Amino acid sequence: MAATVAVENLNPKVLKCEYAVRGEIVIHAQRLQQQLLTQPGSLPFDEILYCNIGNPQSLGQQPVTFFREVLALCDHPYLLQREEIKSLFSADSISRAKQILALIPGKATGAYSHSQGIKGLRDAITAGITSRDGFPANADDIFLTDGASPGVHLMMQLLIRNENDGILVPIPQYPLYSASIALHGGALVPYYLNESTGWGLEISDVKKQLEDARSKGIDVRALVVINPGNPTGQVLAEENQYDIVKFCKNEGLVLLADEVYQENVYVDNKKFHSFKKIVRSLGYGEEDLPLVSYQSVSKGYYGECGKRGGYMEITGFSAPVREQIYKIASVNLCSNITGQILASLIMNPPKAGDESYASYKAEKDGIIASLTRRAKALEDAFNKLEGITCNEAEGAMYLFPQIVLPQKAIEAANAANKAPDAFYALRLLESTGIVVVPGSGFGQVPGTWHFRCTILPQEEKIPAIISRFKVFHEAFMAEYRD
Ligand SMILES: Cc1ncc(COP(=O)(O)O)c(CN[C@@H]2CONC2=O)c1O
Repeated sequence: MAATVAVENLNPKVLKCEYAVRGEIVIHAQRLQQQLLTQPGSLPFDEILYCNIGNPQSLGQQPVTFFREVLALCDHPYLLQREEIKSLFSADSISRAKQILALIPGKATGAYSHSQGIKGLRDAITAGITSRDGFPANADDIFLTDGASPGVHLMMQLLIRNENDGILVPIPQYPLYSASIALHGGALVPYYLNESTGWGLEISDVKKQLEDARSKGIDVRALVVINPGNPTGQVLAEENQYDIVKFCKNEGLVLLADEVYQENVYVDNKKFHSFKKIVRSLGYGEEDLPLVSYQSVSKGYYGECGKRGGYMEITGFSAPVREQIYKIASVNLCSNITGQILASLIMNPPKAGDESYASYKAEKDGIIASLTRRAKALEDAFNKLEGITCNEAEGAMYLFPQIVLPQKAIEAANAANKAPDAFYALRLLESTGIVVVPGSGFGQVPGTWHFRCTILPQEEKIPAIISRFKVFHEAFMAEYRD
């Protein structure tokens, strides 16, 4: 009997789900990459430059030595018995590996752990949170996850009962949120970030969207904030964060604080403040506001996307609700142990006086300084191009320039049945090999067009990217000038 599975009879929530970061432009880029291999010289460029995804190590960024030394020793504890490791590993990575293994039952890094993750590693993470915020954290509030993504899905699964349950999401947003809300059958309630004020969040706008959704019978459950922002790169002003917390408390909303870029701040006039710190600074306790804070090993200066580590810190939920969260986490048994160890390391890196501190700090500062330079170089280059305006990347890993396209280009896009920014991104790819993500994949004010470009290609490649981009853009605008 022929297979009865067809697109027509799949879960409609899956069909509704979109994830542009690895969408049509990237799929086309992969086809062109294959063509470069099989037919060298057949395209007007000799390599594909993936500026679509925040994946630093795929573009040459080196992992932090201390973290990798500890992971290697934890993964093969036999090494710790060999004298020769003292000539290969730093004394503090050896001692840290021994400390971590002692926290793992039976030192078995191949065993399932507690559903929330290894208790000793959660203790280390809470020590790091306490040191970062100046307010205590509790290991029982930590759920270690395979990157932040599963933690986001878990909360959407917990909160969304049906299509009348809404989640307030910033527009532009990282499409994990729109995809997860669609997969769980909820309603995305948009609130627009203000591009003219550097992607600021106006509480009055959020309130208007909330009231509008409620007037349509939507039960708005939570508010998502991404700080620093993806794709927009803004770092929220501390005052704005106080307003957001008070708003969520007054409106009875769960605050979902996506803070995976907390170590990616490039400007001196902004500083990362966790929403946990803001909530506690307002004197709010466990009874006042349900808050979920997300962290990941994928970003920062570590960029360990493939290790799939991260956590969500849940506070302000009742014991019966926490039991439900624990139950859902238990269905997946546990997150991977390497990711758990790495999550504890990024929250407790070498300190002054440790043998590895100087080399660790040099690596960390070097990466952040380079990201800062790359962000500025690309931002300045985009702002010199006709019809393009680009806000400063205060943080995160992206630039999100707005492009004003000639009417003829918009008509050509419509004729090709593509969004204008997708049409532009496809032409950019076919002319230069540069892969960006159209703004329509993140959401934008209707009638405006953007694209997202990462700041991640290695520094020596940035001038070539800029010059290739400039040549393409000038030719494109000339071709379609009204
Ligand atoms: C804001 C935000 N939250 C969560 C995640 C999920 O990360 P992990 O599951 O790896 O922890 C990402 C990944 N950033 C995507 C991936 O690369 N480019 C992006 O825009 C992100 O940008």
